[in-house]
Amino acid sequence: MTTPSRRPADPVQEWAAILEATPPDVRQRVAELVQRHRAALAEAFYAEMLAHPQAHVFLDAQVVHQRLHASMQRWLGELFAPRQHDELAAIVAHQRHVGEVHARIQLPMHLVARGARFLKGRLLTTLLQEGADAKQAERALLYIGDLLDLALELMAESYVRDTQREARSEEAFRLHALTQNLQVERERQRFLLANWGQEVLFALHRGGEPLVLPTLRGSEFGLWFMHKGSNVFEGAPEVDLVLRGMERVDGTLLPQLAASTAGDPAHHQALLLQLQSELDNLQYLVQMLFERHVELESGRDALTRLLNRRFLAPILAREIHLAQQRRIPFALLMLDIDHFKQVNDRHGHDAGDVVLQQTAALLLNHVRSSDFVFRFGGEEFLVVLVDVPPAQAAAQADKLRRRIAAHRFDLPNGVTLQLTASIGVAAWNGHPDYQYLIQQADAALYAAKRGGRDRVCVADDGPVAQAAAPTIGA
Ligand SMILES: Nc1nc2c(ncn2[C@@H]2O[C@H](COP(=O)(O)OP(=O)(O)OP(=O)(O)O)[C@@H](O)[C@H]2O)c(=O)[nH]1
Repeated sequence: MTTPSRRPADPVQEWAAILEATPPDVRQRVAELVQRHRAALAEAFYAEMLAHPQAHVFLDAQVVHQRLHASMQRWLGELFAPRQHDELAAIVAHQRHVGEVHARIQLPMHLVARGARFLKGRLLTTLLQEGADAKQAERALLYIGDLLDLALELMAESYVRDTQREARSEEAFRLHALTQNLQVERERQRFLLANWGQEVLFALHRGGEPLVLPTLRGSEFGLWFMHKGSNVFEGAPEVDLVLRGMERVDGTLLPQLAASTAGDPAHHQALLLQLQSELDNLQYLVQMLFERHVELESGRDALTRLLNRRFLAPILAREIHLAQQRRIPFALLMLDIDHFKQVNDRHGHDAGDVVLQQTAALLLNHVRSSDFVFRFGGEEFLVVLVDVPPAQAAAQADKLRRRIAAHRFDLPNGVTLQLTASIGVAAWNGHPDYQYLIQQADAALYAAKRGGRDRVCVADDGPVAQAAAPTIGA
């Protein structure tokens, strides 16, 4: 490789080092070559990818033709175009963004690596065909290899980070479905924790040689916390505190207690009090965890009880998977209450909250139980209509709009209000990235607002190539 052996850690510096290590005429030649052949390279790249049985699942010939082809050409052009140092940070950020897109569409990383390998080979062949001498071809190949490898490294970095995050969300979703009622779970775990405390006391009382005390980690509570609780509440500061508390109890306190039974009774008593205090502390932490996270972490919005954004990614990824595999269409509706700010301003924040709650109830009552209703944020709602053809999605959106317009919102101050909502509709159109579909629905909502509100607009499924993130192999 042309990069120095002691590589700087900053990818911008690494990018710059690759450029500096390559003679300008070689860079220029590669830039021109890529510019001239990028359409053919993209063509060959996707022909190769579509022939691959695994890639086939992620790529649809029509989507490739309509969108990805242009994205790939742009990406290639940008990668090898002559660059100033101050442009490199943006290029690095862009490669990371591509990795995030790959993670969202769950494109396996080995396919991306395969795509890059294919491109390297193609570029070398083209270079030789164009009459580059062996020495020049060697320099150019090193340069191409280094840049593609670095781009791939950056993509892989964000891919892994995002995939892990999504996997955690999916797992939490699964646990959510498993545990269902966190209130009940909370009582159960508090009971199990207290129960373990009793078991320790019984074991101390029973005695025995050697004295074996049940560990907290091996208790039913401990097992639940390690395998489920810490996952469900991931990110909360209490999780670490509980884990450290468990370690203290099992690692230090229990052995001290076991050793103290035959020793100084006052010392033994002090250790028992310490155990009680650790237990109280753990009970408190568990209570806090459930209280603080019962709403958010269970995936429900506290005010409306609708789904919050937490499960948006796994739910949309699953719908896209179903649409790709079984051709089951779905659509997104982005709904926003019109002039909602005025409700807050004229009738108070509590009245605004009530309007949001009543809107949520209206939506839930007028979609099928298989559809998903999210509070997307503020006064914006996102509805996922499953198994629905595009025309029906727009009709369904209009039905919801009419329901809201006909509703009388009863406010806490006794006032009855009539309100309207605007809705943007985006039917799934083959794009593997759900963020793209959300953007489409959002743009349609914006059009509905601009068009005068109290209306439904359907996303204009025009050329997506400009909007979509350039992806390699996706
Ligand atoms: N009561 C209440 N208000 C909220 C909540 N979340 C966001 N808001 C308010 O929602 C309002 C949104 O106002 P804007 O984005 O200006 O939109 P709008 O007044 O609905 O106007 P258009 O969308 O353009 O029709 C802001 O005043 C927010 O403070 C909430 O949970 N409760």
